[in-house]
Order: sequence, then C-alpha cells, then structure tokens
Amino acid sequence: MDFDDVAQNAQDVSVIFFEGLHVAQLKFSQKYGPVCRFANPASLNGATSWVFINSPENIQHVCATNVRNYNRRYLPDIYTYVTHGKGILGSQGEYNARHRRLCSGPFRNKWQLQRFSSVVVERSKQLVDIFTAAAAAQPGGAFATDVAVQAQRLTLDVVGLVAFSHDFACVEQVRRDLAGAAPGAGGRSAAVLQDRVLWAVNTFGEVLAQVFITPLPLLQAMERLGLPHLRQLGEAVGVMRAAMLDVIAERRATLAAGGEGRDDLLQALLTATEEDGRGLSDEELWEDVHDIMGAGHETTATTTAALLYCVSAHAAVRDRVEAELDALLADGEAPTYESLERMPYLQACAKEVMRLYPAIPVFPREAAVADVLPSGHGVAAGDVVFMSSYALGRSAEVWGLEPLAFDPDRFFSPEREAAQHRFQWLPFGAGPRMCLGASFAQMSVCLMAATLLQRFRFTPLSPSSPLIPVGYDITMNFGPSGGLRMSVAPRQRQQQQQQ
Ligand code: HEM
Repeated sequence: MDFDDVAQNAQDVSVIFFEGLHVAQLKFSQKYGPVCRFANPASLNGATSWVFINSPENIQHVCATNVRNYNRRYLPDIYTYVTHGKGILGSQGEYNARHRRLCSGPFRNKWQLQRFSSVVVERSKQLVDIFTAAAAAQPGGAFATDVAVQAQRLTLDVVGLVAFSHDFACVEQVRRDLAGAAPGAGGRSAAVLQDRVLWAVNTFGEVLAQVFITPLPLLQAMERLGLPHLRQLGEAVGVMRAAMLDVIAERRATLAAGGEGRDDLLQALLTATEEDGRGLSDEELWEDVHDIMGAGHETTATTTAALLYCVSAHAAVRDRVEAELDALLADGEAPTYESLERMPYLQACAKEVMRLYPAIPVFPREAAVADVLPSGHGVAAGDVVFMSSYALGRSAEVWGLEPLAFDPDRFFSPEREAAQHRFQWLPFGAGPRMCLGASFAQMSVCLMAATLLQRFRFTPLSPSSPLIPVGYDITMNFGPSGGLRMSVAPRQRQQQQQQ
C-alpha cells in the first residue's frame, strides 16, 4: 500500500525541529493517519526514510511479530561518537544483548527488588522528615518548593545507592535548601550539584541533548575546532569515568582481600561471568553502571514529580489515593514492597501519568530488510521506524474521546484494562531493547509517591493547569513552566478527618 504521501513540507519539517519528534509524531498521525513516511530531513546515518507509526497493531509487528527485522535501535551519531558502541544504550547486537543480560538480573530478581525497595523507602522517609520540619517552621504550617527538583535529589540518591552503594546525599541538600536559600527553578538546578560527579552527570545529559541530531562529520568538525559543547562533554565523561573507575578499583581490592561484598548492581557485575568464564573489564563495567544511572535517574524523578502533581491537581483522585493509603497503612507505618500490590489505585494513577507523560517519548528502530506492516504499508531496508509512547498515549483513535483527560480508571477498571491492546501503553518501549529497569522504576515511583502522599497534601502553584506543559531534551523536563512548584502541608489521616 502506498503512503498517503508524504509529510515533508516546510511546515512539517519545522514541527520536527522546533517541537520535537514526539509532537511531530502525534501531529502527523492526526494529519496523515497512523502511518506516514517522511523523507529523512537530516540524512542521519544514511537511512533512506523515517516511517512514523502510531497504531498498536503495527507496533506489535515491529517489536514482537517480526522483531528480528527491527532489533537495531536507531542511535543518533552522538551516541556512537561518545560511547564507541559500548555500554547498554549505545551498543547493538550481541554486545547489547550480553550486557543487558548481566545488568538486568538485579532489576528483575524479586529478592533484589525487595532489598532495593527498602533503600527507596528509607530515603523517602528522610525526605518526609525534612519536609515535616520545614512545614513546622512556617507560621501557616506549609511551605512551597519545586517538587521536580526534590524528586530529582531523591532519585539520584536511590540510584547511586542501588547501582554502586554510593550516597550522593542529595536529600540532605533539601534540608539546607528549605532552611534558607530559595528553591531551585528547574530539574537541573545548580543547587543540586554537590560535587563534580553531579556536575558531570548533569552536563553530560544537557550537552547530549544539544547535539542530539548533529551528524558525525559535523561532530568531528566541532571537535577539531575545539567548540565548547564537545569539550564540556569530554570533560564530563572524563570526570564520571575517573570517579567510577576509583569505585571499581576499591571494590575489587576489597573482594580480593576477602572483604564483604555489597548487594548492588556493581557487585552483581563484578561477580558475573560469561559462559567462557570471562568477567567484565573495568571499562565495560563503568559504561554499564553509568548507563543504568543515566537511564534511571531523571526518568524516575520526573515521573514521580508528575505523579505527585497529577494526583494533587485532581481533588477526586487525590481523595481516593489518600483513602487507599490510610486504609492500608497504620499511622506512621511505612509502605513496603509487599504493600504495593494492595495499592491498585495509586498504581493506576502512575500508569495514567506514564500514558500522558512518558519520560522517554520515542523509541526508534532500523529495518534490516524490506518489510510490509500489518496495515499494508511497505518499509524499505534501512528505514528508521519511529514509535512514540507520547503520540500513542495521546491518540484519540487509541484511547477514545478526551485522551488528554487524567483518568486513572482506565487502568483501575478491569473491564477497561482488558479492552486495551497489549501494545497501546508503552512508556518503557517494547521488544528486546525495552527498558530493563521497568519493574524497578514502577516500584520506585509508587513507593516514593506513597511515602510522601501518606503524610502530605501537595497543592500545585505553578503550573496550576490540569495538563502539565512538559518539554523534552533526552528525557522529559518541566522547563516550560520553570519546574513544578507546589505548596506542601502535613495532612490528617482520613479517619481522623471524619471524627
Ligand atoms: C519511569 C522511569 C523510566 C522510564 C519511563 C523508562 C523508559 C525507557 C525507555 C522508553 C527506554 C527505551 C526502550 C526501547 O527502546 O524500547 C528505556 C531504556 C533503558 N532503560 Fe529505562 N526507563 C525508566 C527507568 C529506568 C531505570 C530505573 C533504569 C535502571 C535501573 C532504566 C534502565 C534503562 C536502560 C539500561 C535502557 C537501555 C536499554 C537498551 O538500550 O537495551 N530505566 N527506558
């Protein structure tokens, strides 16, 4: 079947470049239907065309039925430039599959997840204590803060502890922040940065986003000219690499001396061996741990912040979440891994948040050979097939009328959930390159939100609209509204309110 040709006029190109691929994908599906072909505007990687698909049936074909033809993730040239095909995110084929196997173990294993859940809850409780003190210090018993910044601090602590038992102590920074200085304005506020490693983590993400679709020859020219972007990127990678190699050397020395190991990702990787008995080199180890931190930190933070916002901005939803938490947990009792499954409504809220605000909005693949999609549209060898959880999540064809309404019952009502296609809710992507931290992320987001919503009521200040105006660089951010500023006040348990 021919494409109802072809999205490539100047207006369409400007949507891609100025509004982003995720918005383009949504707009093109509204304008041209669920499949459209786009002559590659940047000639990246020599691919012939970009094919945008936005229907669960076609996505199922690419990510499951004929996945062999699409098992290469399309990677912008900057990835190859930085990672040289190493790490999990920037690699392909057998290297990627091998490293995914090694790294995903701890994030799937129930025992490890349970252990990681205590890290999440302990650090969230520390934040609760800090918030409680900050509220008590205010005459009105409430204070205002950028919840996106605080969620970023919380998740950076959690991911550091879980990945390599390093405590960034960012949550402690919240205490100092609330005691005096004005709260930071955005997700990457300078106030978050406590040491050079944190500077490096954030600079890495920022610069990567700035040169995201710059083709390789241009990157090489920028390097020759010594432009600041790439110099900063190189410096950030150098700082992260040196810090991580120190941690690895220290841990290897402890193990060699018969010292006690740790229950973290690094330990799992240090002791992992391939069938041929070979372990990972230090270089391979640092790339993998770095990727897990990079992929897991901001994604989990922004999702948690968006969840706190959405629940708080919808009074009826907030009342149901509070009722669920108060019925389940006694006064002062912290949520646990086990109690999560008895929070179906909060879990439904988290899913609804990820439908509207997926932290990573697109997941592209390259076609190895020519193929025909279930819709009858042809794909040529080398085409890049773009799929977008953002466009899928906001599609009226997929979700019915009012796709932008925040309605957690889509995932709470068994009948409504049963009517959904298996490939229509995909915030973690799908297929062999799907997010390997999905279970850990869902658990962390819900446990952090439960610990905070159990004790506080959040009131959105800025923005205050039901729909959050989000932006995307590599991952989602709240730049368009300058953060997620909310007032935070301790709340009474619902039973107490009724007395
Ligand atoms: C709410 C939080 C998160 C969201 C929404 C999210 C989403 C995603 C998405 C959409 C992808 C690309 C999938 C694809 O191409 O099909 C991805 C990849 C990845 N994610 Fe996550 N992620 C989250 C948290 C995490 C966490 C906590 C970790 C680590 C513990 C993690 C580790 C990874 C890794 C390593 C990859 C690359 C996989 C590969 O290239 O083979 N993510 N994530």
